Order: sequence, then structure tokens, then C-alpha cells
Amino acid sequence: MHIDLETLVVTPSEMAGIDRAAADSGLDSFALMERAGQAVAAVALRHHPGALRFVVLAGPGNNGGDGYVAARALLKTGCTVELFAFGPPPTKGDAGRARRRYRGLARPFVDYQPMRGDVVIDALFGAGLARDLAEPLCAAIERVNSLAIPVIAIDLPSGIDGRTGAVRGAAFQAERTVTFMCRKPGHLLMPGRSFCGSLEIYDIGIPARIVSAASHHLRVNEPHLWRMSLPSAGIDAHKYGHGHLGVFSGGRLTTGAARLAAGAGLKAGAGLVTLLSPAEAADANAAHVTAVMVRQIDNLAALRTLLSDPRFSAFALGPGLGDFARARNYVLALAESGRPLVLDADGITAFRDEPDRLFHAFSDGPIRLVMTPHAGEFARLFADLADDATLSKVDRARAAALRSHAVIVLKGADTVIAAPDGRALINANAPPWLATAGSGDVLSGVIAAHLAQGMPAFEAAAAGVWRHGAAAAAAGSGMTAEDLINFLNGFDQIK
Ligand SMILES: NC(=O)C1=CN([C@@H]2O[C@H](COP(=O)(O)OP(=O)(O)OC[C@H]3O[C@@H](n4cnc5c(N)ncnc54)[C@H](O)[C@@H]3O)[C@@H](O)[C@H]2O)[C@@H](O)CC1
Ligand SMILES: Nc1ncnc2c1ncn2[C@@H]1O[C@H](COP(=O)(O)OP(=O)(O)O)[C@@H](O)[C@H]1O
Ligand SMILES: [K+]
Repeated sequence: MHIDLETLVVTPSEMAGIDRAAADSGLDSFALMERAGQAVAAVALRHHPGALRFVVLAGPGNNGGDGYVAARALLKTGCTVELFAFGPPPTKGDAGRARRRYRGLARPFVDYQPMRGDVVIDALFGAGLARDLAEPLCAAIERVNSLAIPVIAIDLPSGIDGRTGAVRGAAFQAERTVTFMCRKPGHLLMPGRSFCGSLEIYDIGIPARIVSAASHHLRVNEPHLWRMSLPSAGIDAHKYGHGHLGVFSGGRLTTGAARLAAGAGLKAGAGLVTLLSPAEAADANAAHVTAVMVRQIDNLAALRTLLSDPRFSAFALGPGLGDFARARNYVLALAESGRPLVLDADGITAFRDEPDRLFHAFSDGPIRLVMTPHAGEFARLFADLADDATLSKVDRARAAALRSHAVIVLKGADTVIAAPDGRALINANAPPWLATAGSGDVLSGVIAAHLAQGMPAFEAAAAGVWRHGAAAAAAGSGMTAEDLINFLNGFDQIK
């Protein structure tokens, strides 16, 4: 069986378990450290063949151990290497052995004076970072950063929390980071991701089955994880056709957001898209759309009539909606109808005073609600999770999904998609210029189009987030939300 380590993401504590399982299986753990350190030395030499000196900053644990191996390997090639040890030098285990085999000088950390021309190998802390860095460490790291000294981080830039991506006091701004076997959340979650530089993942020889057995369904969002569920690829493609998506419009002056969602839904593959508009906004909507249709929906009775037409296969509600009472009533009617729904923006905020009512309405049967909050909207429904500083963004999205019986798309530069069953993905293909007015509305439309075509909620959301990011990358900087729609590719072009 092929096990895909490329997209797997493991937390530091899972990685420690993997380490133990590898040792228990008879694998030589020192050989793993050797390969790790040698890989780092090779990366350093490849990228900095003319370095005046390599400065290895070695911590007290196994990350330091990797640093001693790298220092030894660099010395052997005739480079100038200086090693500065922070804390008590390791004496036991693999790291102790690595230190003893290093024949160069180990100076105390406080003696390190950063200089231009240095290349720093950061082997202070990796997966074992357990608390905020103390002041002298922070000061040294900030000095290295301010001199723009190239830093090659081993496993993680020291100061980045591998589980959450948070900065614990200070962190090296690395030019590149060399990690082992697979990525850790801190490489992908913000702000950690922005400290890693380019990431190299090196296979140090832990069998894939050991790595995957210890991981917990967290991956980087990539097409092969949901490609099989795409409408064109599934055996159900003809049975369901391409669906009919309904998008609820706001009032007279706030119709644009729903039109962006509707336009995106059509481009993303929904067979038909209808804007469901209050009377006051029907003319404005009708004047602006061609392929998208408009239907007047002014009250719950009209919505119920619409819902008696089984061809409406999914809905999007929230972008520009405005009227919270109307939003709540419509959402509860949609829940009763059993249709899948993307709830965004005002649709989420509408339930800030009674989130349980929303969760209860969707609590039975297959998952049919996808919520797409940014951090602010998330806090309105899940205040306790948003306030809990010990949780990572992945933890938050997972807990919210479980509580609400919905797929949660927690947006941002590091969008997390989570399902109630614990599956979670971190998205990594969105360029920074995606943060533009209306791009979230486009995302709701894309996900809703996937639902309309019969995709399961988790895959619909994951594919939507990825296509949204890919469209932004293709559109380039300076794009607007309207441009984004035009750059949405067909399913057959998803590589
Ligand atoms: N997991 C694996 O399979 C492998 C792991 N390796 C390396 O092992 C590392 C993990 O090693 P460890 O678990 O020993 O952890 P680390 O070496 O990352 O850090 C642990 C040490 O740092 C101290 N420490 C933690 N936070 C501190 C703080 N804020 N201030 C001061 N001291 C602090 C701890 O007391 C402990 O001594 C990985 O990052 C990787 O570099 C490699 O050797 C290859 C194999
Ligand atoms: N720094 C960033 N890099 C990449 N994507 C981002 C960044 N910030 C936000 N995004 C994405 O941009 C979109 C913004 O959506 P949202 O916050 O709802 O804004 P709006 O309401 O203006 O549409 C989301 O898909 C989000 O994931
Ligand atoms: K490190």
C-alpha cells in the first residue's frame, strides 16, 4: 500500500511517538540523527558554498544533537565552523553521542557575536520547544534577524511552536528550514509559516507505516485528497447532473456579494444558479446578471414553495445578507429541507446569540452544513474556542466542527478545513493578494457549487478552498474578486 507522506502533517508530540515507535521497531535512532544532521550540512553547503563561517547554535536536546552532527560534517569538508552551545550540553542518549563525536570547540552561547558573512545553523530547539524563550535568547535571535544573516533552521525555526505556529517570545526568520519525514503544523500555520523560508522535507528513513500509524488525519490540502469526489470523476456524474444552486441576495444596496457568490458558483460548475432576491433588490440583481437567474423570495412562505422543487440541490446564504432575523428563519427552513448549505458572513453572525439553535438544526443525518467564517465570525459562534490560547487553529476548527456537526472552513492565509469526524486540512496555495474585498463571497459560491453537484461536504469545502487559491495565484497580484471568478479553472484542469 502506498502511504502518502507528502501531504501528511504531524504534531511534535505525534513525532515524538513516531520516534519511540521507530526505536521500538529496532531502528537505530542515532542513525536517524546522523542522517538528519548530514542532510542539514548538505543543504548548507549547497546554498552557501562561499560562507565565511558556519555558526552552529546548539540547544540542549536532540535538535542540538542534529546540530552537532551537522557541525562535524561541515568541519570535515574544511569549512570554518564555530559552535555555540545554549544550556547544559547534552551528555546522554543520541544527542550526547553526537556531541562527543564532534571534535571542534563548543563555546558558550553568550559568546556569540553575530557578524555579516555568517551562515547560522539553528539547532537550538525543534519539536521539544516547551515554553517561551528567555530574554537573552530573544535578544540574540533578534540581532541575527536584524543583520539579515542567513539562517538554516533544523526542523523548525527556534521559537516557533511546532504545534500551533505561534512565536514563543522570538523566532529566527529562516532562509530555509530542513525538516524530517513530513511537515509539522508550525510549518503551515501562521505566523510560523512566514518564519520558515523555503521548506525542505528530508526522509531520514523512518518507515512510512510507522509515521502514518501515529498521525491523526491532518494533511496539507492537495487535489489528490478530493479528486475522486469531483463530479466529473465520480460514477454519479450523470445521475445528479450539475445541480441547481440558490444564492440569497441582500437588500437594495447590498447585492454585490451575493452576485459574486452566484457568478463563482456558475463558473465553478453548478448547472444552474438562481439569485434569491427580496423584491426591493430584484431589479438591481436582474440588471446585472445574464447566465445567472433571479427569483423573488420575500418571505418564508415563498422560500418553502421554492424548497418544494427538488431540483434546487444546494444553497449559499450570508454574503451581503444584512437582515439577521430573515437569515435565521431562512437557515432553519433550509435545515429542515435537508438541503446542503454554505453559511458565510451575515448568515453566521445572525446566530451569534443562539449558536446552539443553529447547531441543533443541522445535528442529524449526513453533514450538510459548511460554515466559512474568518476569525472574527468564528469568535461570534465559538467564543470559548477563539479565546483559548492553548488551541491551535487546527484544534479550534476541529472542535467547532464537532460541536456544530458542520464542516468548518476557518479562513485566513492558512485556511483550515475540518470535519466533525476529525479529518482536517491546512490550505497552503493561497497568495496574499487573495485578501481582497469580496473574495470570501467567491469562496462561498465555489463551495456551494460543489455541494449542488453532489460532492460530500468535506471534499466540497476542501476542493473549493484549493480552487479559490489556485485561481488567485493564476490571476496574479492586483486582482479583484470579479477577476478571481474568471480564473476559476474547470475540473479537468486541476492537476
Ligand atoms: N523525531 C525524530 O524522529 C527525530 C528528531 N530529531 C530531532 O529531535 C528534535 C526534538 O528533540 P527534543 O525532543 O530533544 O527537543 P528539542 O531539542 O527541540 O528541545 C528540547 C530541549 O530544549 C529544552 N527547552 C525547551 N524549551 C525551551 C525554552 N523555551 N528555553 C530553554 N530550553 C528549552 C528542553 O528542556 C529540552 O532540553 C527534533 O526537532 C529534531 O531536530 C532528529 O534527531 C531526527 C529524528
Ligand atoms: N494573507 C492572506 N493570504 C491568502 N489568503 C488570504 C489572506 N487573508 C485572507 N485570505 C483569504 O481571503 C478570503 C477573504 O475572505 P473574507 O475574510 O470573507 O473577506 P470578504 O468578506 O472581503 O470576502 C478568504 O478566502 C481567506 O482565506
Ligand atoms: K531549530
